[in-house]
Order: sequence, then C-alpha cells, then structure tokens
Amino acid sequence: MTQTGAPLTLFNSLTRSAETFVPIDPKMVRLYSCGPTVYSTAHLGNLRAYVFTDTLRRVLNWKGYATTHVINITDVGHLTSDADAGDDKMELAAQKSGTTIWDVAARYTRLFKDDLKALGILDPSIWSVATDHVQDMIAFAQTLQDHGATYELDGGLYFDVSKVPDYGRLAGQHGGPEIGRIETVEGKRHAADFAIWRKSPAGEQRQMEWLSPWGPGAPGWHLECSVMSLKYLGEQFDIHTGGIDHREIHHCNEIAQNQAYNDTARTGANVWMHNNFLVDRTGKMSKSKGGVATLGALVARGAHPLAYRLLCLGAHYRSELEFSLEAVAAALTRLKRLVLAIAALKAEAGLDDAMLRPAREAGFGKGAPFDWQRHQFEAGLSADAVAFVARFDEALAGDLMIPQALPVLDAVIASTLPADEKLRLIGSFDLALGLGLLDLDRRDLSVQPKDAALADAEVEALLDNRQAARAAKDFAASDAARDSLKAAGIEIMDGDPLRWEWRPQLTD
Ligand SMILES: Nc1ncnc2c1ncn2[C@@H]1O[C@H](COP(=O)(O)OP(=O)(O)OP(=O)(O)O)[C@@H](O)[C@H]1O
Ligand SMILES: [Zn+2]
Repeated sequence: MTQTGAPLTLFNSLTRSAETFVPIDPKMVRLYSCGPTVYSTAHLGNLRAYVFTDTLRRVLNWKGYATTHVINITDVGHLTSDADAGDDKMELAAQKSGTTIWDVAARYTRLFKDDLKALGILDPSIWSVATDHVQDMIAFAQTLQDHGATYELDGGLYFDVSKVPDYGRLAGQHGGPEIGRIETVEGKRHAADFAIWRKSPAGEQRQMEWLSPWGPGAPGWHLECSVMSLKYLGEQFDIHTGGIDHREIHHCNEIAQNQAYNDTARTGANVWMHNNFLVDRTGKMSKSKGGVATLGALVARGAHPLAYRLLCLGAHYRSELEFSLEAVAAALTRLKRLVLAIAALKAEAGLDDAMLRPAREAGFGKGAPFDWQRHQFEAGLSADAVAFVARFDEALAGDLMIPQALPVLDAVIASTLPADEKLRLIGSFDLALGLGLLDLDRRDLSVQPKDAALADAEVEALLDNRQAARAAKDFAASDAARDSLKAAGIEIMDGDPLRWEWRPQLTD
C-alpha cells in the first residue's frame, strides 16, 4: 500500500531539521525504540516515551505504511550512571529486594506491559529481551575488536570513539572524542570511550554473567540496542526512537558501534527521533529522585489511564510537558466531555457493532497499515467530512502535530455533519489517537479511588434515597444525602445518565 494524504515530515535529531520521510522499503517501515530498564515500576515520564512511539507507529500505519516495530527490554547492562560507571541497575534492584535479577525483570516487564495496555499502546511486532541476545552481542563485540575499534583494560573491553568519524554528531557536539565526559576508569584513552563488555572482578561471580573471549562478564548497555536492531531490522533501518536523554550518550554510542561494525559512516537509522521530558517542578521526572509518579498511583486517585494518554497527546512530543495532578484532572474532564458527546452521537445515529469492528481489529495487527479500517470508516463520506480528514491528516503529517489534530476532532463534533458521519470520522481519527473513543463508556471513566469509603452498591442506594426524598419534596433529606455522598468523594450529576461519579483526588 502506498502512503496517503499529505507528505509525512519528521524531525530528525541527526540533522536537526524536519525532513520529508522517505522509507527505505515503502512496503515495510522499520522502527526501533529503546525500551525500558526493568528494575522498577515505570514512571509517567518513561510512559510518555512509549505514548510517543505508539503515536509515531499509529501515524505511520494511518498513513498507509506497514511497520515492523521492535522494542527491547533491558534486563542487563544499564548502569546507574550514564558516564559509564556505577552498578548495574538490575543487580542493585535484586540486591535491595532480596530476589534474583530474573524475578525482578519478570515482575517489572509484566507491570510495564500492563501499563502500556492500559494506555492503549499497541504491542510492537517484536519485544526483544537483552539477555536473550548475549551470544549475538559477544559476536558483535568480537567484530568490533577485529575492526580495531576496541581495546582491553582490566575492567573490560572498551570502545575507542576516535575510531569512527564525527563521534557525537547526534548530540550536536562536533568536538571529537574528548567531549564532555568525566574520566572515571583508569587507562581509558578518551573520556567518551565506553565499556562494551564488563569483566566480572577476579574471584567474584556475578548473578548474571556469561563467558566471553574477554573472560566472564556482562555486556554493556549500548551494545544491546545496536545488536538487536541489526538482528531484526538490518544494517540501516528507517527510524530509531528514545527519550531526549538518549540523544547525548546512548544513541551516540550506538551509532559509533554501528559504524565500526559496518565499516561505514552510516549511522544505522536514517531518522533519529527523541521525545522531550515529562517534568515536574523539580525537573525531569526520574526514578532516581524517589517519590515518583506512576500510572498506578494516578488510577488509585481516580484517574483513568487514558486521561494520561490524552494529557501526553495534548503536548507536541518535542516539547517539555509539565506534570501536575491538576493537568491530569483537566485531561480527564476533556476525555469525559468527548465521551459524553460521542454517547449522544451514538444515541442519535445508532452505532452498530459492525462499525466498532474495524477499530477493534486494528489492535490485532502488529504493525499492519490501517487501510482497511480507514476504508470501513471513511467509505462514502461527504465532501465536507472528507475535508475534516484532510485537516486531521495534515496535522499528523507535520511531525506528528497531535495538539493541532485534537481540535479537528472537536470541530467534527461541533459541526453540522450528520451523527453517522461524525462517528465515522471519530473512528478513523482514533486509529491514530489510540484513545478508544468509540468503545469508551462514561462509566469506564468514573474510576473509584482506591481508598474510597463507599462501594458502588451503597452509592446507588444513597442515590435512590435521595431520589425518593426529592420526590417527596423533603429537600433537607435530599441535601443531606448529597452531602454525605460528597464527603465520600462522590459527585452527583443531575441530568447525566450516569447520575454520579467518583471525584478523582487529583490535587496536590
Ligand atoms: N522524564 C522523562 N520524560 C520522558 N521520557 C523519559 C523520562 N525519563 C526517561 N524517559 C525515557 O523513558 C525510556 C525508558 O527509560 P529507562 O527505563 O531506561 O529509564 P531510566 O533511565 O531507568 O529512568 P530514569 O531516567 O528515571 O532513571 C527512555 O526512552 C528514556 O529516555
Ligand atoms: Zn537503546
């Protein structure tokens, strides 16, 4: 299938400019996203990174491209300091929890995937787990050594960044191998050199270690992404993504390894894309700071996970997004308004299951283009409706400008189009937005806070009492019922078919 609509432009961190996207193979766009280090629960900042990659992949599919998307799971090698020092994050977490690294990895991988599901993030074509690829990594490191790009120290096998052209170009640092790094290891030739194989200290056996030509040890973190992207996507693929922190070191090192491995100046991916940070008042949200906001914590306060997705979609991926509970509350209200409006449209037009099918089926394909689904929604639309599709498409095509696509959705709802056409447009748009708009019920969004004092049935009983009191014109009793519900965190919504909802505890 060929690309539809406006030409897609994407901002390439490598050239620091927005470029028209030209796939290497128009039949299959190859995409790699640096995955999580599974040593603790992902925080909302980490999840922003995957809302971004999911949006990218959905937009590619929406525009008619099939994708092969790889996300890795880092269960070895990521050190506590980016400056190639400190402990392995996984080892440290296992020590702290008194379990094995494998248990830690299994637990947090599962929790991570649960979070992605709750956020409407589609499964990648391939989840690649670092520890499944250690033999590939050893072979890759051996080739780097054969190509003269490494040197051995007591602590491990090091990559010599002076052996590749223009090291650090991605970070915008054209200073060569001496750029801004602290010398932390005795004998390193350049500050930016990094370990691709970390030898186990003599006389010590690590929980996770493998035999290698350089002795027992474990691979470096940067190595895994080069190896797994090469294995599944080839020497040069289309797009590589990660958070903006990866632009400075991790991706520079991946590029250097790819170049040394292939003996070329090519970087491994044509387009390198980076999402900006989720920040709070103290700066970048990060696990190391403690007291971290997780999706589970938001839900415990009564927010629906998709409210967080909508919050992310409301900011362009290259802008910082400031996190606050108030912002989540506002996104939740925005989502509720959308869902209420859509419920009214469904009541007006009658939404049959046949219309929902394409939206649901879109989730099964691990990267298939959305042509068929879009055709189901868009076939036979009026010229006025098609004009909305063009506006929406243009926003997506301009470097994934979702904040400009969302108002097109609002405009559709406010328009004079017939309800059936509005629903079709919403169904089509939502393939790219991933908010589950046609499926969501207002009831789904009324999430019960974890420490809620009342159960659903008790709320219903109190509401019935109140209704009876009102019918008997006993306004004191009716007000008392309202007040006791309010004290329990429940808002009564007269005139709303749902009648009531939990008031999310979304203030600091
Ligand atoms: N505050 C943030 N906002 C957006 N993306 C982030 C943020 N923090 C990390 N990321 C991204 O999340 C993804 C997963 O990162 P990873 O699991 O390795 O996190 P981490 O480095 O252990 O987390 P932390 O930085 O909190 O210690 C990466 O692409 C990373 O760039
Ligand atoms: Zn990576």
